[in-house]
Amino acid sequence: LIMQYYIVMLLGDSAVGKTCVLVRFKDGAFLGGNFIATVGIDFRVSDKGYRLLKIWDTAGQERFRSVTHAYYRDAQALLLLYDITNKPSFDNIRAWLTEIHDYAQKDVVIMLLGNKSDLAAERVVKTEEGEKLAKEYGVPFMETSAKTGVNVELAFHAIARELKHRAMQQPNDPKFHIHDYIESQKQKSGCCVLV
Ligand SMILES: Nc1nc2c(ncn2[C@@H]2O[C@H](COP(=O)(O)OP(=O)(O)OP(=O)(O)O)[C@@H](O)[C@H]2O)c(=O)[nH]1
Repeated sequence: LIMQYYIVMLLGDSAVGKTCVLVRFKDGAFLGGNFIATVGIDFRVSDKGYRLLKIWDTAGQERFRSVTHAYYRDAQALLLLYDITNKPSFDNIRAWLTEIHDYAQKDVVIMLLGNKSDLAAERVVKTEEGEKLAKEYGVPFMETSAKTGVNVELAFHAIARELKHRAMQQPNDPKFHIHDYIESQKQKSGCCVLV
């Protein structure tokens, strides 16, 4: 039996919540308190599900970009995050997608996540804006909260299913539609949805 790892990378501006999303997925907890920026790249392994996901948490800060670029081509999937309370982090998504185009594998699975959906009062990026941008680039989208856990597990789950289907698909198997899967599973963000 060959143990196959899938490498998933978390990308996006500094402080959008990449480390917190990963900790929520891995440990089911919220990393509150002081913000500690990731330096370079951090590796974690999750044994959830049928295949192992190796998750690489990257630093959002500009000064670490040249370090993280070197790892893009090894990733099978990329979770690209912005913060719904931070407009520049959303505006930078186009630049991130350009970097992905330049450095990642051509068939990499990309998912766009609007994080911090629990902060409704501070929201500056509408859900529809995220949906529109994702549609333009043909990538699946959902809003997440590392604090409440909304859609965090689903994001990794959908990625894992997509990668599994790609690896194991036989010619006559029904195709896996990641967009439809997410639409059918995702929870609307809001005050009272706690997972
Ligand atoms: N309310 C709320 N706060 C969050 C959420 N996710 C992250 N935060 C907070 O946002 C700050 C930044 O989170 P990190 O996960 O460290 O951000 P990062 O994207 O990993 O940052 P870099 O390592 O610099 O790239 C921390 O203070 C977190 O507690 C969320 O879903 N909701």
